[in-house]
Amino acid sequence: MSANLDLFDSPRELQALAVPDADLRFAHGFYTRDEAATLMAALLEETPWRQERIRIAGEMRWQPRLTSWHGDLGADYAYSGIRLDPHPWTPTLSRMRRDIEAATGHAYNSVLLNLYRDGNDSVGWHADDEALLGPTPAIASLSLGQTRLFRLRHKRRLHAPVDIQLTDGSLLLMAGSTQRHWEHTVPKERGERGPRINLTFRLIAARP
Ligand SMILES: O=C(O)CCC(=O)C(=O)O
Ligand SMILES: [Fe+2]
Repeated sequence: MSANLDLFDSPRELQALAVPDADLRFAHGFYTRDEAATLMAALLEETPWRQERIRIAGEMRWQPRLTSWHGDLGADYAYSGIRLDPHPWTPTLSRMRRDIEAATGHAYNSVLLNLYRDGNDSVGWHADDEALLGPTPAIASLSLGQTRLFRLRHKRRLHAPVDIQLTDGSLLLMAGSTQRHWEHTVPKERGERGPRINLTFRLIAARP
């Protein structure tokens, strides 16, 4: 899907992807290679990475990636049966939030970091459709390091899967009804794969 997009004139600009029942925008070079390398090194070093145990189909398993949850106080979040209390914003994460809020026109009060150590790390099929995100959440997904495949599939309609290569420094905005109609995954990949960090910036509603 993304392979032949002719975006190379304005790598920082978000460009709409023509996918039905979704609002997807992609900038393949939101950060330059140098900026991305600096951010990746800082995040690898500064983040309190953890491997969580989650319940999948009734069984407790180790998540196949490392995570860290950061956010404003009060932005607490439950995810696949894990309750996550957010760590505070670091200067690195605050700077990224500012950049991404300015580019996307949405506000975020939390960010989930995922570290895919190699091709064996992955995230299974899901939609980010928790009630606390509201019916039409804007989720901004920033990728650093190893390019990995991000695959979307429609929940109901017969539609070919949509594949996007999430390159180093790229930004994918998922908004509108995307989470209502589509699921996504980052599958395991064979062969030599280096580390990748993905950050999804989200706006969590206050608990009533
Ligand atoms: O790593 C990615 O690109 C996606 C991560 C994801 O879907 C999530 O954290 O909800
Ligand atoms: Fe997700």
